[in-house]
Amino acid sequence: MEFAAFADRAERLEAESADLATTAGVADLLSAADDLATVTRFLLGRVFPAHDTRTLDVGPASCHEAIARAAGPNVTAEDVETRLADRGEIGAVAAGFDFGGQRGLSAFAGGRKPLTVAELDRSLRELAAVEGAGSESTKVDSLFGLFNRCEPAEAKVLARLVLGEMRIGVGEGTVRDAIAEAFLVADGGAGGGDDSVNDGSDDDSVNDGEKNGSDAVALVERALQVTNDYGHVAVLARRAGEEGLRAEGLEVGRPVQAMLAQAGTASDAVESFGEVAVETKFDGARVQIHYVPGGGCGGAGDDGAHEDAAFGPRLYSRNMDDVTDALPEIVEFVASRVDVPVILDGEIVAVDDEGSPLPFQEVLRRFRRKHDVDRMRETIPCRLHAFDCLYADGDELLDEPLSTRHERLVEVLPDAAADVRTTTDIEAVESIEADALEAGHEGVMLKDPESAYTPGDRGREWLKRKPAVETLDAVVVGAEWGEGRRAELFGTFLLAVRSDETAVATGTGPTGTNGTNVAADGPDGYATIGKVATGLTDEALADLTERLEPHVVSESGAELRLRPEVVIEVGYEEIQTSPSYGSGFALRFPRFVGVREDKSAAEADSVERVARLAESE
Ligand SMILES: Nc1ncnc2c1ncn2[C@@H]1O[C@H](COP(=O)(O)OP(=O)(O)OP(=O)(O)O)[C@@H](O)[C@H]1O
Repeated sequence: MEFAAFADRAERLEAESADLATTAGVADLLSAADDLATVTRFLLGRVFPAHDTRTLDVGPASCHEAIARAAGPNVTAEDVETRLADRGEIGAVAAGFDFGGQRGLSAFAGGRKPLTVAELDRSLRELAAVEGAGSESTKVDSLFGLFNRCEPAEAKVLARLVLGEMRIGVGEGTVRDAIAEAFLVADGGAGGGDDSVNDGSDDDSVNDGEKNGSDAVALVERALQVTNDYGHVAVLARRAGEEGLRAEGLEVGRPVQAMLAQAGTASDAVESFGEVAVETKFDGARVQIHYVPGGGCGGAGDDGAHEDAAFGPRLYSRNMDDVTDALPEIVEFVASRVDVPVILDGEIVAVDDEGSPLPFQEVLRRFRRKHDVDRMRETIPCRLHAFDCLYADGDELLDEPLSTRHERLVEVLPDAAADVRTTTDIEAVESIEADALEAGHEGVMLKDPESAYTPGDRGREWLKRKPAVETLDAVVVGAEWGEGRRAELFGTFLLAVRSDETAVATGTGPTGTNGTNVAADGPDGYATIGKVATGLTDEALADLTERLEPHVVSESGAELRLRPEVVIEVGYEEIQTSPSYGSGFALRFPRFVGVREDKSAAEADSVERVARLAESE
């Protein structure tokens, strides 16, 4: 597919406001696409699937520089930034420049060669692989080359793609539904294992024997949760239909989304599960461990296809970032004890000299560290508590009951398997909780012993019970420079929570509740909720400034707009309804608690949760 055709489709989707028409438009694009995997990922602003730890690693500054160079000798990166402050969005800025000056040059070489989606994907993957000294300028050079070949509509999509923000109103849910609509809902032969790659001529509007739409969506959803790759799932749905999706399994080395919990009490648990599996709720950071031991024992299972090559333990955060190098003691621990291929789920906890748990913030000082790993290993030792086993020795365990998965966990790694106590007695649960708190843990998890492992799902099968007051995990979408001694650092942070298309968007007046004037509307998909400037030490401010600076989108006076990337935990006295922020709510006396390094913006709290919290006050 030519990139210009993709850009044209993207533009039409952006102009479409009705959800159903957007889904139909995406379904139509997918059924016509020859580069299906890439087109699907591009629609979501991705070059790599979520489980892939590679990134383009191109910051806004490099992107602006490349656009400026492609726009001609009279345009500087500052000009790009000025326009950005004005337009508020890089796609519109890129589309506004005329890259035609360069086209004159290429005319000598036989005219402008149109970019294809496949070629662009290849170039961006090559760019992602550039490392080491001088890599930044190499990346700017190759981006310059790409922008140079773009018409305005293409430049708009390219700029957004490079910065990972497509803003065409096509979210993950839309793509999921569109995959189902394009390849499953209508029969059209697509579901029958017809494996010839579609060349775009397939018109899928057949209806007989139509599959129930929601079943189809659920199948796609499940495959997405297991693979974390929209491109792969789209191709699978087209090639092998329902059967293919159903057969898609885990792969050791490819992280899956973590199963999540809801808040609940002991009586909730006893009432819904009868027998309750009670585990300690460890106060640390979630980790998923993938390991295929060497020495020829890799393919012991009956389905050796998943695990041909041995590799050392790999550790993934809840965002599926690879955190292996930061936690060498956990890698050594797993490698020395596990002797079959596994996927394990657990929590990494920082401990003191006596082995007692330290607060959650301590483990985060270890979690993503690239430097001084050995020194920090001595200062803040970490320990693994494994609580689930998704795969062991060739057996996929997602659909097995928790009790069976736990047995397998104890078999493969007895030294780190969390204890489980099963009871039907509310008082027994409460006494286990008191013991856990006494030992310095966060609380208890109450699980249904019969439940399957549902990746990415925040269902009622796992309930968390902890006494601590509620906090919010909010995304930082704006900041203001500090004053006086702190003039070099960001001082006030504009917070937002996730909103979907239907979320409230009341007053977005330019003046916040505390009288300063960071614009109160958030980026697409996020609604503002307040500002925090309290609870921050100099060290925390310096840390936040360093983390947030690469995400500055525009700056005007002392105010900055930020891409929604960094999640922080905030405490508050109360949630009030308020017309001052996009969410319709404001936090009273917000206070910074810490950075949630383990969460991506997509995992921040939602307007819905805020509304529930406000109601329960
Ligand atoms: N035994 C355990 N079983 C499952 N999760 C556990 C356990 N011990 C600690 N945890 C942690 O508790 C979390 C469960 O709560 P939830 O899924 O709501 O995540 P969260 O939003 O990070 O919540 P919280 O801030 O309460 O940890 C898990 O993500 C995991 O990190």
